[in-house]
Amino acid sequence: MVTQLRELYSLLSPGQRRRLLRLQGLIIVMAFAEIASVIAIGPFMAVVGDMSRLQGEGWLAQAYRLSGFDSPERFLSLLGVSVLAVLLVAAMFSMYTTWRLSLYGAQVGAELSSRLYRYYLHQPWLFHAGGSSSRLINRASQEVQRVTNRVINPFMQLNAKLVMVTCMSLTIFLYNPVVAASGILIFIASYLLLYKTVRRFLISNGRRVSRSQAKRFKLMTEGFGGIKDLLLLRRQATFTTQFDRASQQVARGQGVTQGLSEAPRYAIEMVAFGSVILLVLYLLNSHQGNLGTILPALSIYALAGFKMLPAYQKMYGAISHIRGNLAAYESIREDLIASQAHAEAELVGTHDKVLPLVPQRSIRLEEVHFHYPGKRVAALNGLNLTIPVGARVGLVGASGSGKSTAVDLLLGLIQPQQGRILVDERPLTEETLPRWQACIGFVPQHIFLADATILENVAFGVPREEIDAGQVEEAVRMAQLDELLASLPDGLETYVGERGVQLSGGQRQRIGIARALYRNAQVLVLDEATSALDGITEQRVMADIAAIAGGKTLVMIAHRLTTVKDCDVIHMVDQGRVTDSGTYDELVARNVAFRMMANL
Ligand SMILES: Nc1ncnc2c1ncn2[C@@H]1O[C@H](COP(=O)(O)OP(=O)(O)OP(=O)(O)O)[C@@H](O)[C@H]1O
Repeated sequence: MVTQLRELYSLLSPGQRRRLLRLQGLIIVMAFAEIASVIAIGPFMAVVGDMSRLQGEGWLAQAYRLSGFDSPERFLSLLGVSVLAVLLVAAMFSMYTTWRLSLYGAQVGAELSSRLYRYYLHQPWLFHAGGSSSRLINRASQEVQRVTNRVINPFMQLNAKLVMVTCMSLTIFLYNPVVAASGILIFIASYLLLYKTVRRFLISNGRRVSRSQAKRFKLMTEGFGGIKDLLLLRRQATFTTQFDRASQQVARGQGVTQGLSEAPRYAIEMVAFGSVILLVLYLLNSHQGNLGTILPALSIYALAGFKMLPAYQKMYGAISHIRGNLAAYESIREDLIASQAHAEAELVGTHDKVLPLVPQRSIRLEEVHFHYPGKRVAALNGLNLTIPVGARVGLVGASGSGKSTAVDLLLGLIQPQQGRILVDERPLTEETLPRWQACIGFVPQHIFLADATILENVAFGVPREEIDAGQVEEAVRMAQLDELLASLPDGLETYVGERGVQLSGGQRQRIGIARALYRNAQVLVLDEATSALDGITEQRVMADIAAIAGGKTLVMIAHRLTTVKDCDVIHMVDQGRVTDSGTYDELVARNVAFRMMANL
């Protein structure tokens, strides 16, 4: 547990560590304030137990004379008020420190969550293509929250109470070593015994909660993502049953950890009462039954116990929570470590601010090989492809032949494991990649639409105040969306619903096309972009794309050969390489496979 906490500390940013150090100072001052409030009760009780202390030579008698009060009772009232004042200052200080501690924990949690989100958003395409988004969402939200509320916050409490208990123990130890040592030993031994008993259980419980939590997120993402199929197939029960089970496991796990951290309080209260009785008997015995002389010591011990007992309980509770939820930290540990290195590195700048690398002659994929991790067969196997600038290039081939992978390479989303991508015969490098990407417009097969307006979806990712409405209108017109917009009362300001549920497949695709056009890209890449459009709309959209593409380079993947009929060159892709290239008519004339694809 200590190792993980130290590691978590090392993951804090320098600013967070500085704040922690300042808080540590506050914690120490708080401990002294608490001690002062405990000690302050002593003189008051001494006078209550024996008024004659105000006569003679003791320091209380001197203070009485200096105060100028004419009766011991009024001096006693002054003492009482002073004790209360010290208690009040200590309580206010403790409240302030506790508030700062909670705020600190919450801030660290929020920063960790932002760090993970930023890190995930900057990961390459393969990271996302190979993983599941629900897992990332779960980690950046739920698991970070668990780490915040059940590891960092309890640790801050533990830290504060530990300092207080240590200082308080030292003080009462100086007051009477035998009594203090026995009391402290009794409490520590009781808590240690309890902790040892439940430790293993807390660990396995924490892991179970992590697993069930991840499962819940997966079920939510899959359930809502595939809602249409679920409704039609009426398979909701499969999901709800699993969700119920996972929720029960999370609830049970968290409840058990909570219970195990609270339950010992009652056992320890018994120990405390027993100890008080023992203490009274011991003091009476050692002071020959004189209640007046034991009253100050008894009050100090009682008040110290009154402060320390909840502190012990808090410490035990904090340790149980940390132990029971360290699994959440373990599940995000690697990403947090990686995100720290990432946070220190300079983040990739937005493409909107770089000078686009506009090709003048050609774009070429030369002998490229690409193998997805964990796959037996390579997706691309020495693929050669030349895209002359200003040409319309079609990519056709059976499903799984490698067309989308070739396009991903062209877009710079993945890098070839062998071979090169050349823009005007110059290989793409890490420096030129952002500039190359800035001149490409991409329309994917499945267009993601945010739960925002059409305007914001066309200018996806551009801050609202920076959107060029004129450019959006132009893009929308070119993508043949003006008819749809005219039928909507709010026009460009119409909300499309999450993932564009309020639009037809064709309308969604046209928004995707408008999005690519908004960037005024010089190279347009369309991956099955018009597959959801009906024949007539497709022809209109393609004619428009052809018109606006005048001078632009166009690369399109299509299953329907009519889409690529007018291309200057069509490349046939099979098993990760180009097997034939030519115009539509040339391929129809000489290639049997192409003829079959064209249903001729
Ligand atoms: N993210 C991925 N992880 C692992 N393998 C993948 C991934 N994406 C594609 N593949 C594999 O790479 C091969 C080529 O896939 P690719 O998507 O490039 O084909 P495609 O020609 O575009 O197919 P389609 O026309 O069906 O879209 C396939 O065998 C596929 O299973």
